[in-house]
Amino acid sequence: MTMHQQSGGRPTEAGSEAREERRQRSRRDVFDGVETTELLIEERSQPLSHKAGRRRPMTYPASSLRHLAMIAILLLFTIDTSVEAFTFVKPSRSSAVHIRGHHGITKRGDSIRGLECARSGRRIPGGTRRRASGALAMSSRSGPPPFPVRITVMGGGNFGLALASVVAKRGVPTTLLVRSDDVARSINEKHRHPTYMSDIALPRTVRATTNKASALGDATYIIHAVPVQYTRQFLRSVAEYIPPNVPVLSASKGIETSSLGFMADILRDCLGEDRSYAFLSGPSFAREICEGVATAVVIASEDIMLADDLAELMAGEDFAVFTSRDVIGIEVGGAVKNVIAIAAGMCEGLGLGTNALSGLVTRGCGEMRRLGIYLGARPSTISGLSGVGDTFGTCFGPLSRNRQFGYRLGRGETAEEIRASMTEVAEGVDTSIALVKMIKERCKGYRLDLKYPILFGVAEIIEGNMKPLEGLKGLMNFPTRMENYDERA
Ligand SMILES: NC(=O)c1ccc[n+]([C@@H]2O[C@H](COP(=O)([O-])OP(=O)(O)OC[C@H]3O[C@@H](n4cnc5c(N)ncnc54)[C@H](O)[C@@H]3O)[C@@H](O)[C@H]2O)c1
Ligand SMILES: O=P(O)(O)OC[C@H](O)CO
Repeated sequence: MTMHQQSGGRPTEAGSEAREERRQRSRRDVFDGVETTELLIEERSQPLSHKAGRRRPMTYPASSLRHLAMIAILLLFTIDTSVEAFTFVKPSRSSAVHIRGHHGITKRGDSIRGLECARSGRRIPGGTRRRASGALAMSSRSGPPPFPVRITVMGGGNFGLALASVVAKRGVPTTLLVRSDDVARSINEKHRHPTYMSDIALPRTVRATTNKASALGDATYIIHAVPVQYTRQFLRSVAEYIPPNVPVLSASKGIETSSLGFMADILRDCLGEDRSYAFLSGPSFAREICEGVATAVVIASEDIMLADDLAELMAGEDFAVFTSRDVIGIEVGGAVKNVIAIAAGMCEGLGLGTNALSGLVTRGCGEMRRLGIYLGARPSTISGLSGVGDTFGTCFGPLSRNRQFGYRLGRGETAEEIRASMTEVAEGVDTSIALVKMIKERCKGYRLDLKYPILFGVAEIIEGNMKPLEGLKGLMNFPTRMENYDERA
């Protein structure tokens, strides 16, 4: 019951003060959609004539409804889904060349940011209120002087370019470590990659080099965007140049075929256990990011301060960043969605309809959920941006390489033929084989092939043991069973 209802619709003095206080608070932070909405609802539930002491029927002018609808859309990008401790970071309107954090500079566990959160009242995971204030506010906070941020992005493919653009647009000195002098020259002189998204101009402040020592030696954060299957070999070649304690943010999605490990495992193997790692995932096509199309991602880390720092650093007007502690959930979603996208592409290649596609993708998400829960992920991470969200983007959007790979399989080409003609990586292909091996190795249970029919079926088709149509018939002829993925495999 609201305060007005308690007082029979007549506002009390205390109620007016409380409302005024709330109004001021919500004006201070226009991005706090929850409070703004609460305020509007409260105001709308107030008789319009309360100042005159008379009650009039409540009215909802069309403009107010439009306003509410706009706020609801904003909420999609701003609400703190407290169940998973996701936190939207308000885009800063200034460039961020400095950020205060403990990574690489002060010792691990420094409580500066915790204190700042407490002071600024922002919500920290776990429920306490805090407010993301953006780079300008960050650099004007009291406390020890901030340190200059320099980012190095490893991997000059589509996603490396996209993430370099994101941070460079925020005013952060950004170096792209590439493998070829020609690519470096093209980026430095023409501000374009010669082959990947060559129609898109990169921010002029992105500098490219092939020199590992100069690129990595003074980086304060490193972003890794090298495809999973090349990662181990690549990291071995650069490990000696990466200073201790510098955190690494991985943006690669998949499972390594040789070790059956996720990116978190490979990074720890190659760059050590002591460093902090974070993982970026979610529906985020490189081209759309470079074109400035609104994108929402999640950054997960066991070290939530690192996730917070990176989110503050990267969030911008067209790039929303949520945070999470659920690294395994993020990694399972990122790996499995590419395999589901291959299945979705096959479905389209076979000329099947929307019913089949929707059923397949939904059942695929169920397999993702079953595996995620088994490996320790939170179910709500699987239903979030990095799980179901990325699956939607990859299965239904036109840009996905994995979906295109599946489409060509459905049209009758073999995996080898498609691979040979592709210049970009479809991570789901190798990950599909690795996933099945990993499930057999790590998930104890009877008839795992029946518990993960789509994941097992895609691997069989990629390996050439089954045709796409046979795989689909197999799925349709499954024995009747519960629509339930909640139990452990
Ligand atoms: N492209 C996207 O839209 C997108 C979005 C989100 C995540 N990702 C993920 O980012 C990661 C990188 O994908 P991408 O799209 O940038 O790749 P890409 O297909 O655009 O480019 C391939 C990359 O692999 C590198 N490469 C090729 N052979 C190599 C080798 N032997 N050693 C080291 N590097 C080698 C190339 O230099 C290039 O950087 C993948 O895990 C992908 O799933 C991509
Ligand atoms: O083009 P894909 O299939 O590798 O997908 C790219 C991204 O993972 C989409 O979020």
